[in-house]
Amino acid sequence: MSRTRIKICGLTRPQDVRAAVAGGADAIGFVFYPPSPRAVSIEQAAELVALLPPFVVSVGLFVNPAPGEVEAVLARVPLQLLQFHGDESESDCARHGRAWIKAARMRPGVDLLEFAASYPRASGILVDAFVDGYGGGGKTFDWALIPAGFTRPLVLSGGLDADNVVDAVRRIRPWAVDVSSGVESAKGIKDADMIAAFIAGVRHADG
Ligand SMILES: O=C(O)c1ccccc1NCC(=O)[C@H](O)[C@H](O)COP(=O)(O)O
Repeated sequence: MSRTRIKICGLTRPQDVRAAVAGGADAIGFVFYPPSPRAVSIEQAAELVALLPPFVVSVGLFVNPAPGEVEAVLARVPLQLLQFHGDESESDCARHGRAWIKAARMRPGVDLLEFAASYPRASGILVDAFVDGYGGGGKTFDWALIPAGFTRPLVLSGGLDADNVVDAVRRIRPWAVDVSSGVESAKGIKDADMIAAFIAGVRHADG
């Protein structure tokens, strides 16, 4: 059984990037959505991404980006993976010459199979709670909304923390887990001990 990959999202400080990398994160997410308290500027992101060693994936997160917005970031920030967390179409996501994942904001009535089928070129599907502000809400959703036998690489997200991630991994066996609020002392301020506890939980669940 392959180990569950771990994405830590919404980093804004060098010390937090170092802590996430040291803790064993597989991917680090940077938010390019200005209304988010975790949003970073292009200059900030360039400095933070430069701290990443090989084999730690840099992820850029966008919500309904305006024309040219993604390209302006990519011109200065070497992002390896894009994450679209808004109402973007498949073509909106696929036009940037980078691998990308699409977030599904889960609530009763969402047909994840139908959703995923409308994003055939996505490298993976991230499932998150349906929260105000599109994401980063620190809320879980009903994991029973995830159909058994979902075959696309699934990134489980939404309200995860060290207390629930063991159960989440054991129940869902996602390709990856993603966390923001659950490893923070304040929005955008990560806590190294909380990161370590979260990652230890994932490793424990992987067995
Ligand atoms: O993190 C944000 O502030 C954010 C804002 C708008 C859209 C998406 C956002 N984050 C995307 C992520 O991938 C988060 O890690 C995900 O929503 C889970 O957040 P949390 O429930 O706080 O762990």
